[in-house]
Amino acid sequence: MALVEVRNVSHTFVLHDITLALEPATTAVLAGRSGSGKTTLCHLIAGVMAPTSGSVLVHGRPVFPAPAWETVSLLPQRLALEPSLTVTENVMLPAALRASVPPLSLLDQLGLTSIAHRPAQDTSLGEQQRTALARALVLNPAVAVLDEPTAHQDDDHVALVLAALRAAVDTGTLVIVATHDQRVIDVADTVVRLHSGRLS
Ligand SMILES: Nc1ncnc2c1ncn2[C@@H]1O[C@H](COP(=O)(O)OP(=O)(O)OP(=O)(O)O)[C@@H](O)[C@H]1O
Repeated sequence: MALVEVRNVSHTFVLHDITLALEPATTAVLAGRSGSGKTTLCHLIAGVMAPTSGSVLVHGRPVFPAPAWETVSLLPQRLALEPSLTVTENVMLPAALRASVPPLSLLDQLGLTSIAHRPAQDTSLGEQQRTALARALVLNPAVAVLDEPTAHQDDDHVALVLAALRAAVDTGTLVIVATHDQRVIDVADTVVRLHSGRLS
């Protein structure tokens, strides 16, 4: 049984009869032009929405409503950070352990160490995106669903993001990335192409 199974999924007028099976410890890219349905598919795989028809299973069980962060985490396109909390506190929100600290290696890996104690609202958009990525990876989830994780990064920081994704895959995480960034597509194990809400 695959870790993530998308079976004959359709959603409103956006997605049409999508079927996929994705394995642990791999990187899968959802590629496609703007408006092709990548974000919608991310939300269905993360279990924050239910499909209109068909099913999305993780570990063989329906993923909606969203399971624990250790099972499926999400980096949403709009980040959804808590602006007044520090970078560290945002990263630790899934663990509800604000007094604790995230693994230094994760902050270091994503170039966040020097701003760890600054409120997220006083950091750059690229830094906020890497904070939201660290939050998605902090509990070492079975599945991490990442919507455009390199959208606000320069080349050097894309390299940091890709290294963090590789490290997560090495620990067994299935990393699912919605992107049209060729630098991410080039390192994927699986590339799923969407065109007008259909697999192409
Ligand atoms: N709530 C909604 N109601 C109706 N249509 C929607 C809704 N949300 C998204 N859409 C439409 O569904 C299509 C797919 O949107 P989606 O955000 O999934 O695309 P995307 O591939 O992630 O695009 P982008 O790369 O620009 O983020 C678009 O045409 C969008 O306008």
